Amino acid sequence: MTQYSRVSGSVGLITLKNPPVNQLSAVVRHGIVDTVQKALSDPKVKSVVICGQNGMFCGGADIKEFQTLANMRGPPLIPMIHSIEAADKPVVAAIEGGAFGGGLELALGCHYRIAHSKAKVGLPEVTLGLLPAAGGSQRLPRLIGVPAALSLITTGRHITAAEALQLGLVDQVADHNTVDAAVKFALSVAGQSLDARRISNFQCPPVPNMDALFEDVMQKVRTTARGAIAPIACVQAVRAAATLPYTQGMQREKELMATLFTSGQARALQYCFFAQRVVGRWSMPSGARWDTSKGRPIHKAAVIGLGTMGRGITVALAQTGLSVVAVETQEKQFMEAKKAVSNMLERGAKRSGKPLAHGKITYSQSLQAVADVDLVIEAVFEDMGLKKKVFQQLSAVCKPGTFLCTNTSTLDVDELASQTHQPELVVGMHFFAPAHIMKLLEVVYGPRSSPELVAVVMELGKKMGKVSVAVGNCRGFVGNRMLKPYRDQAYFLLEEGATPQLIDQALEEFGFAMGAFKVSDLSGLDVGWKVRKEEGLVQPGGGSGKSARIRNGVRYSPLGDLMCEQGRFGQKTGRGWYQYDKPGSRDARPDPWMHSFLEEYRARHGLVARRISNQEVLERCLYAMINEGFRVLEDGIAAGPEDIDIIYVFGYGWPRHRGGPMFYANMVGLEIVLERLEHYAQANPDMPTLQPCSLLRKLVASGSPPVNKWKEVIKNVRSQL
Ligand SMILES: CC/C=C\CC(=O)SCCNC(=O)CCNC(=O)[C@H](O)C(C)(C)COP(=O)(O)OP(=O)(O)OC[C@H]1O[C@@H](n2cnc3c(N)ncnc32)[C@H](O)[C@@H]1OP(=O)(O)O
Repeated sequence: MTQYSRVSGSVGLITLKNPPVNQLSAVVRHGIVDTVQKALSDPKVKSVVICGQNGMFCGGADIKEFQTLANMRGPPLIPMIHSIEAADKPVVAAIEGGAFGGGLELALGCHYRIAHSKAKVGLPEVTLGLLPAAGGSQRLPRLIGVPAALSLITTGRHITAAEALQLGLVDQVADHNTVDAAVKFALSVAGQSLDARRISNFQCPPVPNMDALFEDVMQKVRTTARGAIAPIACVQAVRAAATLPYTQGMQREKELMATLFTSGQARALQYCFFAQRVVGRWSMPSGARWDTSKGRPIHKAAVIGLGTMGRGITVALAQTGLSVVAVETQEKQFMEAKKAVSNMLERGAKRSGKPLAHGKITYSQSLQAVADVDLVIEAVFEDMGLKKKVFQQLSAVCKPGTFLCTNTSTLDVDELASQTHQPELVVGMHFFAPAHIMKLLEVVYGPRSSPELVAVVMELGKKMGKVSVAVGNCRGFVGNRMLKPYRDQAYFLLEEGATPQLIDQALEEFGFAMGAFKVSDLSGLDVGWKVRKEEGLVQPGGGSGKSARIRNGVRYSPLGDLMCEQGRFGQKTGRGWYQYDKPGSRDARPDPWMHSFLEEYRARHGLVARRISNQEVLERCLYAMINEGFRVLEDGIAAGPEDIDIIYVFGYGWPRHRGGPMFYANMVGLEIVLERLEHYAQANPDMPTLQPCSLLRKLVASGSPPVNKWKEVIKNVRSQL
C-alpha cells in the first residue's frame, strides 16, 4: 500500500499504492507514518519525495471509510500531516494526475509541491458535505490568501496545475516525469532551512475590509447553498484561519467538522458520489450490461429539427469534436438556428477557453443530407404523428446500421422504432433544456433496442459531459413519469386552499431551485395544455358539475387549463401562476388576480379553503413522487434507486444534499412514508397515485433495509410479477 525506496543516493521515495486513486485508507496512512519515520531516521536520506502510483498522487480520504465509523481505524490524518511538516528534512510532493481533499492536505503538509502540467488539484470536501478538516481549511488561506482559498474551499472546484502555480499553491510545474523532477528538486533543497516552508507558521496575507468580505461571501454561499450546511461551515473555518492563531484555527476546524461528519447531508452527498458512478454500470432487463456490451465509434452525427432542443444538442455534439449535420426544413427557423448555434458555440468557447467548434457543423434543409451519418438525433416538435413521419424517412434515407435516436420527453420510443426497418437501432436520448448545459441524459431503451446501441449512446453522453442514465420505455420515462403525481398534488393543494407562493416556498425551503409553479411558468403552461388536449382531458371552461374535477375515474384539476384559456402561459406572456414585469421577464411576483381566480374556482366547485401547512405540501408532493418512484422500480423501468436519484439531482433540481427522492425516503423512514401515504390515500380515495405501491409495502415488511440493499427486495418483487 505504501512503498519505500532510496533513490539518487539520498532521496527517500514514498509511493502511495492504493488503487483506484491512492485514497488514504487506514493501511495507507499506516504506511505513510512508517515510511516517513524510516526516511527521517535514515542518516543517508537528506530529503524525501512523496508520490502516487499509476499517474495519480492521491484522491483524498477513503470515502468508503466514512460510511461506518467502525472503519475509521488507523493513524489519523492530522498528526500524520503535522509530523511531515515538522520534519527536519525537506519533503516534496510530486503531484501527477491529481491531489484532492486529504491528498492535497497531505501535499500542503509537505515543504514543496511539484505538479505535472496536466494535474489538477482541489479541496472537494464540500461536495461530500464536509470541509477540509485535515488542516486544509487552515493551511490553504495561509498559502494562497483568503479570497482564493474561499473560492476553492466553498465550491470544491478542481483547478489546473497552471492555475495552482499562479496562485502559489504549487512551486513548480513539470511537463515530463514529475517524480524525476521532484527528486531533482529534493536533491537541490537538501540541507536548506525549512522555517519558511511550514505553512502552519504563516500568517494569512492581510485582506482589506475582511468583515465585509466574509459577510459578502457568506451571503452568496447561503443563497447558492439552498439549505446545504457544509458551504457555510467552510466559510466559518476559513474565517478562523484568517482571524485566529493556527492551533486555535485547527480547533475550530475540528469543531465544525464534528457538526458535519455524521450529518444526514454528508450521508446524502456521499451517496450521490457513489450513485453517480453506479449508474455508469448500466444493465438491461435482458441481462445485457455495460461490461459485456461493446459500442462502436461514431464519427459523424446528425440532428433533425433546430428548435431550442435541437440547437442545444447540435452544440453539445460539436463540442465533443464530432462532425455534425444539422437539419431544419423550415426556412425561417433554419436561418435563426444557424445564428443561434454560432452564438452558443462562441459563448461556450469563451467560457471553457477551448477552440471554437464551428467548422464541424454542416447545415442543411434536406433530410437527404444525413445519408452517410453514423447516428441521428431527432429533435422535432413533440408530436407523435410528425415524429413517426421523420422516422419513416430516416429509415429510408440513412445507410444501413445507422443509429436512430429520438429526443422525445414522453412519447413511446417503441412506437417510433416500429416505423423503421431496424427497430433494434432505435433508442430515446432525452436531453434537458438547455441541452448543451444541463448534465442529465436519460437513455431510453425499448425491448428491442440493441445493447450495442445503448453502449454507444451512453459513451456519447459521457463525451458530451453528461451524466447518462439508462432507463426503460414508458410514458414520461423515469423523470417526467415521477413528476406528474408531484405536479398533480401541487394543483390539488391549490384547490384545497394553498397559493402558488405557499407551495413554492415550501419546496424551495426544502432545497429545490424553484417550486412547482415557478417551473411551470418558466417552461410554459401551454406545453402541458397541448398534451392534455391531445389526450382528450381538456374541457371548455374546465367542465362543469361534479365531473369537472374527474377524468377517467380519477381526480383531475382543470386549473392549468383555465389559466391557459386566459392566455396565462407563464413567463413568455408575462402572466402565469405569478405576474412578471413584461413578457420574458424572470422576476416572479405574486399576482392578486390569482387570489380572486382561486376563490371563484373554489366557490364554483363547492370547495372550502383550509390552511395548508408546509409539511402537508412536502408530504403530498414528495411522497406522491416517491411512491411513483417505487412503481418505476417495480416495473423495471429503472435498474435501482440510484438511477432515479441521479436523474432527479441532475435533471430536476432536487437538492443534492438530500440525496434524491429514493434516498430521501430512506432517510425519512420507509414506514413513515408508507403511513403518511396511507393517511392521504384514505382522505382522497380518488387519487390513486397516493395509494402506497406494493414494493414500498414489501420493503417496509422486510424491515426497511437501507437503500443500497433494496435491489434484493426489488428482484423478488419483479420475479413474482
Ligand atoms: C478528515 C477528512 C479529511 C479529508 C477528507 C477527504 O479527503 S474527502 C475525499 C475528497 N476527495 C474527493 O472528493 C475526490 C473524489 N474522487 C474524485 O473526484 C474522482 O474520483 C477523481 C479522483 C477526480 C478521479 O476521477 P475519475 O473520473 O478518473 O475516476 P472515478 O471518479 O470514476 O473514480 C474511480 C474509482 O475510484 C473511486 N474513488 C474515487 N475517489 C475515491 C475516494 N476518495 N475514496 C474512495 N473511492 C474513491 C470511485 O468510486 C471509483 O470507483 P468505482 O468502483 O468505479 O465506483
